[in-house]
Amino acid sequence: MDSAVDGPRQSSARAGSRLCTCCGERKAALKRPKTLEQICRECFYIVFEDEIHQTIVENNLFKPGDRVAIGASGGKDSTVLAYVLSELNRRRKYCLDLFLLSVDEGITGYRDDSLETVKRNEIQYGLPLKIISYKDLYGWTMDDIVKAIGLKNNCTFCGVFRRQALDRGAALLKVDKIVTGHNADDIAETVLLNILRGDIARLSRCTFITTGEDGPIPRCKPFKYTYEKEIVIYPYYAISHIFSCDLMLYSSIVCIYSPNAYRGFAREFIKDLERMRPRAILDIIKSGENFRISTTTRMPEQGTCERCGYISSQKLCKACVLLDGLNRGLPKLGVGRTKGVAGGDSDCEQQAKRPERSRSSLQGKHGNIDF
Ligand SMILES: Nc1ncnc2c1ncn2[C@@H]1O[C@H](COP(=O)(O)OP(=O)(O)OP(=O)(O)O)[C@@H](O)[C@H]1O
Repeated sequence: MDSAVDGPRQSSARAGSRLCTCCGERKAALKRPKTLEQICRECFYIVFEDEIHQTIVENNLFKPGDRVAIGASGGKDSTVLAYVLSELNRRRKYCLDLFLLSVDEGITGYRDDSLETVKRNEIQYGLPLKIISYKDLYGWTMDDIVKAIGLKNNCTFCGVFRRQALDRGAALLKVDKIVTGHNADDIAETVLLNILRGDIARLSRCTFITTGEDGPIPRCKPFKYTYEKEIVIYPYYAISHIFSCDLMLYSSIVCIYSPNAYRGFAREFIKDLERMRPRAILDIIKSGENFRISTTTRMPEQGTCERCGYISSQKLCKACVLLDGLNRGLPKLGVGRTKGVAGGDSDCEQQAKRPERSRSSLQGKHGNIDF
């Protein structure tokens, strides 16, 4: 019997007449992707949420009264996160003030579509929604940026700008924490990528469940140990709940500008390992957690950007360097391998100068640049 990855219907059929290993009473409906246990619908629903609750409690992710922004992209992970967190908040009495925070990168045909999901979630879960856009923050949409730089390095802009945009949105909402839908697969993939790139600074912190505690707004990942496959099937097994159908309506459109082939290989490699041994994902995370950085390795020193005040290990933060390049008609400035963690780069080709765009509001203090 395979795990539930082919879809709930097939796996239910295969689960056949065995009893649930959890309750021992009901018929097993699926094989849990994470543990390969045969389990019934009801128990899957319960263990899925219980494990997330345990992760939250054991890692002291929140305290009563915290204002928490859920980074809501409209994709599967953050849509399920918004639902589960609002349910746990209600049932387990976390006493949190929850908000949805979305960044509109300005990608026509992608983000505009997924933001519709977030707007539905705002109504369904009764959570206030704040949308913050690259256009307003930086004067550029990702559509504009791709026109300027092409499809090769656009993900660098998007990643750097999004980290900062989330911090700025969170500051506007005056929240104490941001939570994101990064799941166990994402984290294992990032461990592997940081090893492959020899990025020791990121390797040392990419498995932290909470990051940015030295900055103004910490971020945490309640799905750190949650498998992507279980997030995908959870809405199908979320029994007798009025939102379960809506939960399946998350946007599954893939970003039109993200070929990101290297990450794609790492992802495929992890999926292959998982097929052979589901624990592989948890073991990669565990290995990442146990890496110890040699005391002789030079680590970047955290400071703040001279221009905008955002946390940075260089004089200017990466977002300011990238924005400078865009505004000066040199979009490749600051893209690529940098000394330390963020900084200058030499591979920019000389391009025709463009008139400087209005230097958008990169002022004020913002949070961490770590994700
Ligand atoms: N545009 C955005 N606005 C707000 N939060 C975002 C946005 N993009 C990503 N995030 C946050 O970062 C997490 C990881 O994003 P990533 O782009 O890796 O997508 P993903 O793994 O497909 O997640 P999802 O299924 O939620 O889109 C998301 O779950 C979400 O919490």
